[in-house]
Amino acid sequence: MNSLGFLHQAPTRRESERKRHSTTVTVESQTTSASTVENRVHHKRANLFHVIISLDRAVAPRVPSLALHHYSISNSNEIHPFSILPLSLFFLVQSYSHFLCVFFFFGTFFMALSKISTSHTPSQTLKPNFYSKPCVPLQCYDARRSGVSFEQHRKLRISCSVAPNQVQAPVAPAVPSDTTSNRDCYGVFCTTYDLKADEKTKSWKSLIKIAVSGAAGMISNHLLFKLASGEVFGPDQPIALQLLGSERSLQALEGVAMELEDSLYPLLREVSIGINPYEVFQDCEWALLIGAKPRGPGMERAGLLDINGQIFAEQGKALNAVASRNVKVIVVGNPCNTNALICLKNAPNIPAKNFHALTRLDENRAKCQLALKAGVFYDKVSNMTIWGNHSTTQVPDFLNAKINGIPVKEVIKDTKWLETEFTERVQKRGGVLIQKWGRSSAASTAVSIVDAIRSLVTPTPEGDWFSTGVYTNGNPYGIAEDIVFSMPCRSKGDGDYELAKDVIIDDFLRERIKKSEAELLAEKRCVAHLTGEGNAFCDLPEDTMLPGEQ
Ligand SMILES: NC(=O)C1=CN([C@@H]2O[C@H](COP(=O)(O)OP(=O)(O)OC[C@H]3O[C@@H](n4cnc5c(N)ncnc54)[C@H](OP(=O)(O)O)[C@@H]3O)[C@@H](O)[C@H]2O)C=CC1
Ligand SMILES: O=C([O-])CC(=O)C(=O)O
Repeated sequence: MNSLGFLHQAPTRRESERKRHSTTVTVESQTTSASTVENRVHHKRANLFHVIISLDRAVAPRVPSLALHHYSISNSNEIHPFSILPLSLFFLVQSYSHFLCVFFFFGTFFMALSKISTSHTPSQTLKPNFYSKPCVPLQCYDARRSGVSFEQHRKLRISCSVAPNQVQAPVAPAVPSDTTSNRDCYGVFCTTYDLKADEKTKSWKSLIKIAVSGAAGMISNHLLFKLASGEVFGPDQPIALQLLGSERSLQALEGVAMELEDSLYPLLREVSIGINPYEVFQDCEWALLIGAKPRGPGMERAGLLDINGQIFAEQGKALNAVASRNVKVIVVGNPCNTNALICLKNAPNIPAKNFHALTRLDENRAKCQLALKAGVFYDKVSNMTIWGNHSTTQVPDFLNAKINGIPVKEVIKDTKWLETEFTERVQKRGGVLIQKWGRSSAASTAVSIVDAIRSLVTPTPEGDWFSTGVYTNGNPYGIAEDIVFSMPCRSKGDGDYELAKDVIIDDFLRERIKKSEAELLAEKRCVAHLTGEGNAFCDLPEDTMLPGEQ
């Protein structure tokens, strides 16, 4: 991701937005539903301005300077009415229409008086809340809907591909009665076609909302198209994609949304983009949290934990506030286990069991290595557990894994290979890939996210299980409580899971599991300030690394 590119484009974007705001500010003044006394005062004045602007539009062709005046009025909340008094005097002298100009003169005069009469109060300066900020109508609409603080909404930027000149000026954005409204949407998804009527003609399930963070990143670039195609949730499951980006990636996100549009997926019913998690996570039933800062050269792991932890603490709070009460959360952004822990701790109203850290990629890598060694196809490998952290301490479990239903150790007799080469290959696969490819695994990660979701929405085959990082409370394996640890799970296909039984743990496996557990407990101490457990204390093991770090 070339963040420099985004920075470079930012001023151009701001410039175009400034111009767009200047054309719509009259609409804002009219539609502002000010609740405070001072806002009401301002609101009245804004209406008077509107009358005057309408009047002087009528004569503007004859007085070119008026065009300038429109611009300054529309760009400021604080133009003093006296500033246009000379102009109205000018009309009084010049104009052919006495009625018009007398009206114009007195309108201006009374406005000036109203300004004086209120000038002693602080109400003259509108606080820079969301409503007073220049915004396109869609933004105003979105802020009203979710009922979160103005401060949060100042960051909001849901975009729509309707060009500014297509936005019909004074349209008061109505407060929707129905949250399935598709107005906060992108491109063709902004059209007003009757989605519900359309869906009645199809034997589809009801629409589900899927939020994806880091949506302009590499993993998402593969994942989103898989989600939209129906291969994840099924061919009868329409979906809405709610994509979270940042100031940095907003323009790229628009590009992603355009590509989704152009793909004409029938099951993709809505796409919305934004940079405010409180907006983007609204009512989502799945949250795929991919966006995270990569660990740069010289950055301590503790620093990475802190920076990314803050992202996941905020996103946990947002999920807690606005997501579906039974949202399933899959944390991909690294360090994913501890990020998932931070996220769930900040979302106390969502069951801790609903949070996952993605270790499915590690499971797939392990299956691949075992299949290659045994000379069988991948699908013959089952019961593959990854224990622990998504890091180089993870434990690919060859004790419980099976090939063609037979324990791996009976098929691959080379125990030394299993204990050393196999284990290390899986632990460090991400790093080797980065060395060759120059970037971290994106396509295979996207595939593994698909696998992880499908494992939760389809029943697990009899006798098999899958790996996912989940909350350890109540686990039967003796793993420390209150961390997110990868363990073997089974699902009935309802989105929920149970920990697998019939798992053997020998001394070798136990010792490895303990090492990964110790690492996660140290990570947890290091983010105590983000989980509400007091002061952080970082004593991370020296060799703690992500799979991609070497
Ligand atoms: N668990 C697993 O198995 C795997 C996990 N990963 C992890 O997934 C994550 C995403 O990988 P990938 O898509 O390849 O990465 P990219 O760099 O392509 O995209 C990641 C996104 O993260 C966001 N981001 C970057 N820096 C910051 C920051 N400082 N603050 C907030 N957000 C930021 C950016 O989105 P925006 O600007 O919109 O915020 C960016 O688009 C990484 O953390 C990676 O380590 C990768 C492979 C496997
Ligand atoms: O370290 C990274 O960013 C990549 C990663 O997690 C992996 O490949 O497993």
